[in-house]
Amino acid sequence: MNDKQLVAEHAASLVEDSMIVGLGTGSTANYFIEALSRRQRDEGLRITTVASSTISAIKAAEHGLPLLDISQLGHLDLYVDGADEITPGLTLLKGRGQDLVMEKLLARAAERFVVVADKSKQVSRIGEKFVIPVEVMPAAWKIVRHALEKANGEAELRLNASKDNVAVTAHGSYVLDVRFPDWLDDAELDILLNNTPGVVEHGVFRGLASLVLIADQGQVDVVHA
Ligand SMILES: O=C[C@H](O)[C@H](O)[C@H](O)COP(=O)(O)O
Repeated sequence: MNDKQLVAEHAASLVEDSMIVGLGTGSTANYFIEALSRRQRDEGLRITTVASSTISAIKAAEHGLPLLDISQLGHLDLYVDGADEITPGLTLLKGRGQDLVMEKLLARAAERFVVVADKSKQVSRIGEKFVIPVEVMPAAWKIVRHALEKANGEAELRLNASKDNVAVTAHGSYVLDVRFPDWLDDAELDILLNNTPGVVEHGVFRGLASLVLIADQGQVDVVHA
């Protein structure tokens, strides 16, 4: 069992009968879907799930998990997802996979948000390893870029995989990949991005994680917020 599988198994063990469980997106979240499905099959665990992306919904359906559409839900008991970066204060960077609108909605709506990751995701500050994805209204992308540049950001419009068109997210947004100077901390970045008109959502997840499970060489470190 690799480290991502290990934290996914640990997260699946936190699920209780009758819970409404949010399914994240990415390789670690995929292991969680598999682990949850095994518990459903082997222990008769009764759960309802909601997916953060089309790809997670497909995976959940393939594994026989009962799925609801987000529009049918007012709250979740538990949301489990991976992250691209995790700071010592448990702020996360997410959204590499262009589903961050739904990911943040589910993380916010859940009673508990459990983050599953291996040690490679630990950083000292947000933006250390990755650019910060900022979903923007298509018509506003230049206005948002200008606003972020005035705040010392360097923003680049994301292109699709074949680089022949603009990348469009699941919610019809464009994405600006933004680098900020390292003296801007995650609280300042969160406030800036929350308060820039034209920004639909961004990849800084601050104050949302309840529990972070970090695996390192077969051991799981449990960090409470
Ligand atoms: O949009 C992508 C999500 O934020 C993922 O949770 C994140 O990229 C981590 O992915 P993985 O579990 O594959 O490392």
